[in-house]
Amino acid sequence: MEKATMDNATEGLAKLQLDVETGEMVSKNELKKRQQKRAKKAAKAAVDPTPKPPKAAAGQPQQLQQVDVDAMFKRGFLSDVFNERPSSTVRTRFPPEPNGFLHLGHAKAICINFGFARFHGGECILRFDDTNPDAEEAEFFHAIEDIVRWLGFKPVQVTYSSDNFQRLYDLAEDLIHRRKAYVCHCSDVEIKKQRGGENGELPRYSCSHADQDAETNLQKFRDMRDGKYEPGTAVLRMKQDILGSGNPQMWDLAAYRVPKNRTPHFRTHDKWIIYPTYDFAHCLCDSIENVTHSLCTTEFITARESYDWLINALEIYAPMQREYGRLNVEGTIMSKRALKKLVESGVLFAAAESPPGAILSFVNELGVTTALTLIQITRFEQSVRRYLETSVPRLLLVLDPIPVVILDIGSLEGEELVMPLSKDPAVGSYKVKLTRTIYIDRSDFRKESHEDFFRLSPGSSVGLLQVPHPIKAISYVEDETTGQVTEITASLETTGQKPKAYIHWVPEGSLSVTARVYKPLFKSPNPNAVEGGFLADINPDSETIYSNALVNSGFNEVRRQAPWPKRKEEENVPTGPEDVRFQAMRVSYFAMDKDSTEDNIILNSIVALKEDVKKQ
Ligand SMILES: Nc1ncnc2c1ncn2[C@@H]1O[C@H](COP(=O)(O)OP(=O)(O)OP(=O)(O)O)[C@@H](O)[C@H]1O
Ligand SMILES: NC(=O)CC[C@H](N)C(=O)O
Repeated sequence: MEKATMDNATEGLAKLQLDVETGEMVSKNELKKRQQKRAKKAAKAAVDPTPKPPKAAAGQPQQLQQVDVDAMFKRGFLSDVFNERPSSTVRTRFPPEPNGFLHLGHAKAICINFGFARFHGGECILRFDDTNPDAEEAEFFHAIEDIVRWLGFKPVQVTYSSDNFQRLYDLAEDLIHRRKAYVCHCSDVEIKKQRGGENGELPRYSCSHADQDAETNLQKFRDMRDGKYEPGTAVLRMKQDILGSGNPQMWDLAAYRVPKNRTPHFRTHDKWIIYPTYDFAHCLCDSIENVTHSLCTTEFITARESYDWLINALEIYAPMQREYGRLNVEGTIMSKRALKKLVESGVLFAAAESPPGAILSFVNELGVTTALTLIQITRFEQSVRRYLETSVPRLLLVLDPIPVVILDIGSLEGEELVMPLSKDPAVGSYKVKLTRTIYIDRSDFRKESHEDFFRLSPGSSVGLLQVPHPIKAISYVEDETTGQVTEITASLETTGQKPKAYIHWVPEGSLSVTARVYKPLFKSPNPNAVEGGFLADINPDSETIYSNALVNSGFNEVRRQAPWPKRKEEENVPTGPEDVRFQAMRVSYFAMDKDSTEDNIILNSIVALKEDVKKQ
């Protein structure tokens, strides 16, 4: 019967395609017919018809474009950066401040820094830029390091700017000896005036402390270190070129300060009262750690001059800083601190479930230049969807099940059906037994039939994926108070035409799971611009929990064979429950939640099967 299963009455699952407008699985011919009909209708209705690209329909089998994850290092900006300073010992660093959770922008920075080193046979350091005890916390170290490893990169070393605090202090004294730094006691207002006022409209002038002799500066700097100055009363400034340079980064920047709050540093505790600034510490840490290419975003272009100035002034090893364009994704949050707030307020429950390989391909797809990349979150989702489409197996999962009793199932009861895991036969298959009671999704049944509804309703029939005959609804039972359908009875349609549409189903005895389906977290494309801040823009319906969802027994096979996707570039990635990923046909892509237990499997949706058409 296994072969006979695919008789004339139904189409094999592998041949069916998703109609994105109705969510039904239909034959290729049927889909074509529907699309032509819709195109005609649209052409008629449209005053200004915008032609759609003919292949726009998602759900069409798409070949996974094998993205060359090294493409961004082979040509363009990053290749130019290497050629400007070719090296057989490339050393880069990814230098996050440990003040929140990483986002897609950091994923780009990680891919660039770690990828650049890997591509050139070099190494990359993960450096926690922990020079501001007021803003930083130890809890983020692990979260940040995990993300780097999850993306498949191994830091050659994990360092902390604070490891170098003594070295940096000594270099500051050295700078004073070289008469290139002075201790200044001016107020912020005064310093601003020296720099030409609020808008730089006034003539700039030198600070009165700039001419202090080295001994005085040294004594004062040591007094700063020893706590003899109150916060805000003394700052070590670099003696750059406040009069001659047009670059504000050269206007005698601060090198060391006495922070207002005496927050103990989480690593050096109360050892230091003074802390180095970014402008002082970053380039020196790069130099101390023998970084060859210091890659950062374009906001730091003007800082390149002060970076080089300080290295030169101290006559130490000089790394090369170059700047690439930031990635901004609209419709999401791109700030570590804001993500921290979201997690604290309990709004952000699930970590991103997208596979790391999809993120790497996405960064590569966008490419790296010096220009800002501004995209919509939907573009990222599309990229993830494309990646998952051909790389994870397919199963049948019913979110909101209603039982359907097939009255005349007869000898088909207990029939073993072969369910392919993928369109690609090489991926394999699993078996399920057809039962007299099966479950379909509530949304696939209507109490009244309608000419545009091709799923189940009294008197009309529908195909069940991979079942030899369609079923026709005979009657249904509803709850008297709620009107909700509680059971449907149906019969097999053993003669007659192939059904117009196919729906998913699961047999009796399927695994009960909790499925969490996510929609966009924010209502607007720019949550930060909303009155009241991004927290006011949260979509209250962004999570729907189906606690009685049913998934068929193929899930066990998918779990056994995890990780999905199986990809080369993810070889270094540790595997966990979230590597159990699959496409629930007609529903969504899912990954298993790490909090799942044997008694309570939790599934989180990764991305919908298609873009939300209503959003356009
Ligand atoms: N949106 C982005 N696109 C590309 N690179 C980014 C982006 N955001 C941060 N980076 C880079 O990641 C590295 C570490 O970032 P750092 O922790 O200092 O981030 P940040 O700019 O303070 O981020 P946030 O504002 O989210 O806290 C830096 O080199 C930074 O340039
Ligand atoms: N040069 C850089 O990459 C900057 C990193 C640094 N942590 C920052 O504050 O943004």
